[in-house]
Amino acid sequence: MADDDHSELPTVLVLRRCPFIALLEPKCSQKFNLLKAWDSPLPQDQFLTTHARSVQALLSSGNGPPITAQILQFLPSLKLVVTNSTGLDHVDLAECRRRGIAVANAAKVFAEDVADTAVGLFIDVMRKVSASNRYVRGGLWACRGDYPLGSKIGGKKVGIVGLGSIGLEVAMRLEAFGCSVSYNSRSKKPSLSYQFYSNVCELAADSDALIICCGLTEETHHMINKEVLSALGREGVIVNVGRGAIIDEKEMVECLVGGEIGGAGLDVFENEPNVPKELFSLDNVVLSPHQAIVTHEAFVDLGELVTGNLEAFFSNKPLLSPAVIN
Ligand SMILES: O=CC(=O)O
Repeated sequence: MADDDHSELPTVLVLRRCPFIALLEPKCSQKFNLLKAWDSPLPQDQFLTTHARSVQALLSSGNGPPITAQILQFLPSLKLVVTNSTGLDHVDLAECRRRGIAVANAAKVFAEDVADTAVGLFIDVMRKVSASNRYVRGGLWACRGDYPLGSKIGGKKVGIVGLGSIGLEVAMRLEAFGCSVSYNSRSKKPSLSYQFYSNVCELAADSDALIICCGLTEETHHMINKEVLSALGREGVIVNVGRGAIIDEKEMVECLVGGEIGGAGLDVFENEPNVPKELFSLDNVVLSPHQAIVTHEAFVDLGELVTGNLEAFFSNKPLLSPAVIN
């Protein structure tokens, strides 16, 4: 077989080239024949009808096109969706279950890096790191010298929303900074000593900061609403490394502009890559382009996990990181 002839390799469909897929491509294309929808001049529906009817495995991306029931309809032979994200909100899981399509995700590969970013955003907002950077670069130090006070990290009460693998890593880091940690999640974790709040509004009322680490589901969509933001209060800081739509973004922007909450560190947004323009001029807001997962090391591990899942599937072995089992 010639070096570039991949026709003997198992076929894996990829719908759109996006930066995260591009990072995985060199590793995956050594082992699989990647059927790239973007390489075809045909519109996607026609491409799927023409080329993808026999496809059994699909590689999807958290920031790529959603895997809807409509897309799945074009893929009658599909048996596996592997996504390069931990979040699964872009995959119609109910339809996958109905069709007996297994789903594998990035599991814990990004947990430490996302937690680092969450704590970094929290410290940045509290200690005004990005704002200081702008202040110095803007020449204001020499001409004004009136830099405002920041807030101490140690001793702060931090509420973590979603104590899964990311939330736990955040909690461990914050403990080392001397913060007191509480949490809200679907259920109390009896093995942990952090205080549990079944009501996210009560958690917000009793916290100096909320760090959102949960996944986006029907239950968590706009869970952080006006009531929760008001409970967090004028000094309260919100950090989001989960998904944008967990917070009612319009309400959050109004609260930030109106000084009803103290600040925000945001890696995710409701309508990425669009970020509400009102946030650009606020020094108490730190913005990040959904990059919490993007480290060289995590993508090396992700490459292993994605190819491992696909290899397991094609050799009838158990998936390495099943999120839905068929
Ligand atoms: O946002 C990134 C992920 O879900 O892994």
